[in-house]
Amino acid sequence: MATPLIIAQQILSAITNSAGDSLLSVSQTNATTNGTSAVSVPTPTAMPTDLASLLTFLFSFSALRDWFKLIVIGSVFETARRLVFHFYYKLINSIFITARFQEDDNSYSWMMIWLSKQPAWTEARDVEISTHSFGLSDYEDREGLEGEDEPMSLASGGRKVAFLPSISSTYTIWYKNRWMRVTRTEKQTGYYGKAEETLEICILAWDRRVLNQLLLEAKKEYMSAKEQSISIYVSDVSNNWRHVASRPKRPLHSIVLDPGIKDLLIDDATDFLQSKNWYSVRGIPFRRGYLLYGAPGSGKTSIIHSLAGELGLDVYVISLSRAGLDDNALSGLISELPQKCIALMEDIDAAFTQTLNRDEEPTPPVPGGPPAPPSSKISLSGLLNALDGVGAQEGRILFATTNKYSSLDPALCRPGRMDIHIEFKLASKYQAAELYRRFYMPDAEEESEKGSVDSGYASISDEKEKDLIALDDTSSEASEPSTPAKTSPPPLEVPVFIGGSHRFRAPKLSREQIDDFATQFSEAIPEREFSMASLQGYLMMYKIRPADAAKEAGEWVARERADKAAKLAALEAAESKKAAAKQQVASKPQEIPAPAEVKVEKTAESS
Ligand SMILES: Nc1ncnc2c1ncn2[C@@H]1O[C@H](COP(=O)(O)OP(=O)(O)OP(=O)(O)O)[C@@H](O)[C@H]1O
Repeated sequence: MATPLIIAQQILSAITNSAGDSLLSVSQTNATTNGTSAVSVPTPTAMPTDLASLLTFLFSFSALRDWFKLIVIGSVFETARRLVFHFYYKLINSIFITARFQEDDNSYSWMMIWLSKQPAWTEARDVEISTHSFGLSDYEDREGLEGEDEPMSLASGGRKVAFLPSISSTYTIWYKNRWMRVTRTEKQTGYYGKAEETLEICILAWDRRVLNQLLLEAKKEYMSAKEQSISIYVSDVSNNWRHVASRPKRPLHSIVLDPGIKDLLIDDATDFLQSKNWYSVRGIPFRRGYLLYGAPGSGKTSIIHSLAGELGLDVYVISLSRAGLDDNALSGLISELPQKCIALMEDIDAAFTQTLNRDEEPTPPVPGGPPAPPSSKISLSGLLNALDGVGAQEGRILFATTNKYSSLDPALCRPGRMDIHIEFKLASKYQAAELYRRFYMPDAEEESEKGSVDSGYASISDEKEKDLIALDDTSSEASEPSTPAKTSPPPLEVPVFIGGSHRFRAPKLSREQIDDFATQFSEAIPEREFSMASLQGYLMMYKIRPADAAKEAGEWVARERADKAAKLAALEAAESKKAAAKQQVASKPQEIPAPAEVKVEKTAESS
């Protein structure tokens, strides 16, 4: 700061002097011209007019000279520094390959899974211990992390832990005899204080194909692990898709529907996924919608998850009643869906608190009654636009489920939005028998190994098993209260778990026996009266007692009916009580409050 001031001062004084000298010179010239004697005066410094003399003029100031020297020296140093870095990075780039992976990208998960499997981490002294699944349900089964003396076996909740690179640490490992540096960093994004991670991998190699090989290897490993599961995504508060869980694939045969329904769904969806060209040639939007409606607990959600596994698609759950979701956010979310996926809208009717039918008037809240529930910010037109508006994603399969089919607006159900409507009814006798068969069917591999038939539960000691089989053979008559297998079911009103432990096996049954029991069971179950979920719940109570399950089904049906009738009667009584109270209020003459007596006091002024 001082240098420019000194320079300015010097220049100013030079200019002032030069101006004074010029004036003096002019007056002296005049004096000479007028005949007065000439006085010898020093030659005045004139202001430079060309560039060279200007520079010479400026360099005559010592501070400016120093300042200039400083600039030159600084520039030389800075240029040298930049050159060094430039060549350093050039050299590094030519011998190292650097790749960065952002946390919100799938490739980050591939690499983290790959890294967790590297033996180097088991020897590293500064590691992060993580139970993160990175979108894999069977991540727990990673190789190389087993062993009783390994800390991973201490993992809670059944999920094993992994060694991963710590944040802000740098590691060196070897990949295919090449030196590799791994750095994991975290950066605050400022969005709800969220930190985003970046993984940087630097490989010492000339050939870029090494990176491709590494990526392929990591992706293959990840995908092969993922084949066994489906990923579930939901939208977060900032309306971005977030991976929340991975579920093992549910085999299609485990879901028992009326004949033809499963085939229809799987054939149609498979055909759709293979028909992109067909759709584009005809100018038809490449989207397919399925509306599954009907009784609760009839398998709507289960079949969707099973189909996702069968088709190898991830499930994106759109929760229409989520707080903070409005029309814009919904259309943004739908347009962000990946090319091939299943978008799932469960209980589509519940998104609109009052009605989803445009012809129906919304019910006004009862005065004095409970306040109306907070309504969703999603409007019907917003939903319709999101489903097939300009921003709607191509290639997606939409599944919507509802228990109130009749309350849906026809515009929502029309082809193009919901192309196929399938009703899921309460269990038929056929479904009951099939459910029984599947329930007590042995695991395929166990059956082929042993040539025997059992329920497939994990084994217990042979002696215990023999006991149980012997007990079951004598059926339930000669019950021994000490063994779980012989405990007679307590009355259902008492919420007691009577299914027996998963450690116990069901008795070995031949196929014929299972078929006979299945027929007996289905005969006891009335047609279309109970949901598949409730039948499954019943069988769960008898999971090691197939014979009892078949035999006691009739009693269970009678109990359930009595229970339902009692509940219905209680409900009706409550309803009639409410109606009577309402009538009483309506018939009561409304008392109009008498106007308050107003006393007017005459004041002295008014009178
Ligand atoms: N058809 C079926 N075959 C086998 N299991 C079934 C079937 N239907 C229901 N279940 C069992 O019942 C439970 C509930 O089923 P699910 O959630 O699929 O029913 P849902 O129709 O979607 O019910 P809701 O309408 O209440 O959401 C699951 O554990 C499932 O295994």
